[in-house]
Amino acid sequence: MSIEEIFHQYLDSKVFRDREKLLPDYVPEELPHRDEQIVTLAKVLAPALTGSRPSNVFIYGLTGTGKTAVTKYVLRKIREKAQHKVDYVYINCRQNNTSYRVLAELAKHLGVKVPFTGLALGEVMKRLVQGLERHRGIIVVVLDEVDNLVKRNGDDVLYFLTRVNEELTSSKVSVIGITNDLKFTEFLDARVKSSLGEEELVFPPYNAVQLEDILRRRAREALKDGVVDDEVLKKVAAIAARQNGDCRLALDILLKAADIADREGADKITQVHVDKARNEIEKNLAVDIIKTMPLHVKLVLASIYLLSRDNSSRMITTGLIYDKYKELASKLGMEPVTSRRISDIINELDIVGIINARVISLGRYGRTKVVSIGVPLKNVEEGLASDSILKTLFGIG
Ligand SMILES: Nc1ncnc2c1ncn2[C@@H]1O[C@H](COP(=O)(O)OP(=O)(O)OP(=O)(O)O)[C@@H](O)[C@H]1O
Repeated sequence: MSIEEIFHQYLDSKVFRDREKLLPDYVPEELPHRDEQIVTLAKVLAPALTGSRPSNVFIYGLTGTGKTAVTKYVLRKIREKAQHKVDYVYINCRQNNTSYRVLAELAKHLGVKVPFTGLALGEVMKRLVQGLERHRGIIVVVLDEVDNLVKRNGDDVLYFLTRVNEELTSSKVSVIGITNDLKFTEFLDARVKSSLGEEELVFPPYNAVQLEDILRRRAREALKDGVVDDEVLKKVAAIAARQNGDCRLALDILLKAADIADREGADKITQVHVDKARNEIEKNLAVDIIKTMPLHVKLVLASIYLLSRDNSSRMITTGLIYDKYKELASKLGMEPVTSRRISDIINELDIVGIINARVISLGRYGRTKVVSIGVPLKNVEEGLASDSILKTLFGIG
């Protein structure tokens, strides 16, 4: 296909009306099945309309439950309606995962000059206090995926932001912390924890019927009429409902299926397109999970991988895995972890679906766990091969 033909096909899409509307960052004009959360958050933030400081809010919910979308939606509405100066800053703490970077983002928003790196945190905070004071209004700081920041850098930023009002006279700061991992609150100072949690909001997962409804509305905006049938939407919704009711995943699959259909020049998205999209996403997911595993977990997985690859007929027992793991660890000159830890790692790998483990009885020899790889071997290979140590040592990839 020539480049002209590719562009022509894209411009002449039979599938898309407005592809943007399926992208994860787009916040639609309506967010069905989140009325309760929208109303609660609106009530908490409403004091901002008349210039009072709203309570800080802590928002928790699994991934893809609409936390970010609802927060941005309500804040936009408040900003439109407010008689006083109300502003908000959205900072994603996965992308900005150090205290310095989070504060520098806030500084940028306030027009405060802070170099990209190099100042002491205390100095950045001092400049921020001046910037906030000049702002003369209410400013809501949204820290999305805040667990990433706290786990790496502690709670300095949260401490600063929840205390800074004591130093301000003409501005007020509120914080909204969003997370899908409640465990991080263990890392918080008790005072920070209680001020961040002045109000708490929980976002439950969507069910299949709700997801189908959301998909239908997003599809109406993004796709041409008649391109996607109800059965197809039902299928996508059912897949995402099984994965903790994750709306992000539902939209991801629909977008990918639409892209595949579009590239094929089809005028309808079929179940086959959905299957292809799902395979592609699952493959990426497995590879990503493996890439970010700690080294010893990768080594255990590499042991299972090598045992499956080289000895496909043999049952892979915990004992065999431990022997193989010790062999690999010694080649690397590393101290092996205990067999008990290996058992835990095997359970962890089982839970995320990278391997399947089941216990079998060996009659009078007792019981053992038998393991098999739960995703295509080539995905495991790709994930492990991205680790330079594993790649060179074992010739994987
Ligand atoms: N009720 C809804 N109606 C329409 N789209 C929605 C709804 N809820 C979520 N979405 C969409 O689903 C995607 C994921 O939502 P969002 O980013 O708000 O989830 P989240 O809970 O913040 O997840 P994460 O923890 O992964 O950031 C976004 O594209 C968002 O627009």
